[in-house]
Amino acid sequence: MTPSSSAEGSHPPPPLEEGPALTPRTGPSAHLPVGFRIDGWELGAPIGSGAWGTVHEARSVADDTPVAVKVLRTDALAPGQRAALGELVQREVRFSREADHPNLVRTHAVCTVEAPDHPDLDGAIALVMDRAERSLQDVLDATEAGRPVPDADRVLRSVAAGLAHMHGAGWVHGDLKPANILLSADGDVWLADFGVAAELEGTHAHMPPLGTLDHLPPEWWSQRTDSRGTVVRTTADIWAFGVLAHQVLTGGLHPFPGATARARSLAAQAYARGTAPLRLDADIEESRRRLIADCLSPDHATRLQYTADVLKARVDELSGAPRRRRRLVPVVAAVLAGAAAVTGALMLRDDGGADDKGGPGTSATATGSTVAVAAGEIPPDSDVPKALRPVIVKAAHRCTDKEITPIVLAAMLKAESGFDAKAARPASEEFGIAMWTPSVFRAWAVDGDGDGDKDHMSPPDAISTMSLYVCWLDQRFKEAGLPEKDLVKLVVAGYRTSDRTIIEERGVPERVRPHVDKVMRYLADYER
Ligand SMILES: Nc1ncnc2c1ncn2[C@@H]1O[C@H](COP(=O)(O)OP(=O)(O)OP(=O)(O)O)[C@@H](O)[C@H]1O
Repeated sequence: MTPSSSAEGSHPPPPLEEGPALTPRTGPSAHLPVGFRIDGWELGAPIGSGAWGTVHEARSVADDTPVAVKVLRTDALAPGQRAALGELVQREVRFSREADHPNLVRTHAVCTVEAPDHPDLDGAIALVMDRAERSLQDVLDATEAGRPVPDADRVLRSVAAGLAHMHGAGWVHGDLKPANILLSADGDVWLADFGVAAELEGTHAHMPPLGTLDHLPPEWWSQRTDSRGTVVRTTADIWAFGVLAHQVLTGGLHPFPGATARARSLAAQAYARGTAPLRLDADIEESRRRLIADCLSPDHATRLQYTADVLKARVDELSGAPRRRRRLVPVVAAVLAGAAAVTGALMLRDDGGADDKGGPGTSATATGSTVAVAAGEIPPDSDVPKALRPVIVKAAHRCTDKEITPIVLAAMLKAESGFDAKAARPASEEFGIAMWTPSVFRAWAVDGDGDGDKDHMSPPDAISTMSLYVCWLDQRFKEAGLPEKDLVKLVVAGYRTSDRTIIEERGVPERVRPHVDKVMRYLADYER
């Protein structure tokens, strides 16, 4: 195949440290004394300190309402940092005014501290907020590793609801993580820390290059950074939600391996490039694992379909609503006794309503005299060589777009090379099982067999690369608004031509129609 690919140039943003990149040069945190008054609020004991200041317990002098007051020091800041802090506070205040939701912490007032006896804190900014009892990070710290936090589904539902409200109101949170989820004494769950939150301008927003490595999406590293900050989209929050959901369901375990945040971030980037698999904790129940895997779709375009509203509905369904039963395509195994009696019967699998794509290990279910194969999986009696099946299945499952299934890849490979690893068409420079043109292969290459080499003649490398490429084509065509019902045909045609050709022609070009028809016939055979 000889597609032309378009690669956008980009400037990677500056590297982040393990914590926030823009860290003020404050000295040891100085506290205002218990009983100190800031406008109508009286401070109690400090609760804790973050990079920007200290949070105190406090109450309203007028009616004793408990609140928390975050005192942000400005004295030790360099001028640039002072401006950045001012911007963070303004964002926080603007956001609090515009968004009001039971799952977002409220900021009641912003005051300036007047404390001539405490020069360190004189002129500091004080944010008066609803008071929480602890953060989700505190809960995770107290939970045994591997176990879900108490009331995990409700916590996730609340976070998704708060996020859906933010996104609906046109804001991106930008720093979603357990330390920024607060739990009140009454069991309320609030998203907090809107200092980084940014207002959307169309599909994306600009925000300072803050954020925490453990929850940043892989595309963050290739986003442009300019004077307005780094581009972020709502899909960055969806990625962070995926990481957070994994942590909530496993007592804090991160979905990517590594002893440090930087190592975990590199592992996430390797996964996004297609060079490492996504390995979620095996103890997480299947439908929740799928939810997390969807949030952790490797790129922003794929993640777009999983809006916070969709996530909230899915968590609702997982935790409360009766579980839907879903139909599977039946394959009647002729070798099994009584096959004729069950021909045409539908097998049902209860999968909690997740999408149609089975994860690894869900490809076939055998009960009694019927073997059921999930839609899109390779039927056991097909002509797909047995040795290739796990390779094809693994490659297809790396793409979270539902059009790219094992049988689509199998039908394409059959039409390209008849599953012949040594196939060659030297005249058009196409070689191997997936008929890659070596120069094109190099631009997309995946090391499918993990031998450290990316070789278009190696079936695992060629097939994994094919899956990555057709997944990208599928996303390109969705973005271009091509008809959903034609996506498989368009992807097959795109593999023989290029993304640009298909988008310009908005359909299958005549010259590749016979090839596309052939693939669709093979596909129909596998679907039968
Ligand atoms: N509204 C609140 N009610 C009760 N505790 C709070 C509230 N806001 C923050 N805290 C707690 O105060 C401590 C400091 O919070 P802060 O937001 O300053 O820093 P952080 O989130 O820990 O770190 P950073 O913002 O630097 O990333 C944390 O333990 C946090 O859970």
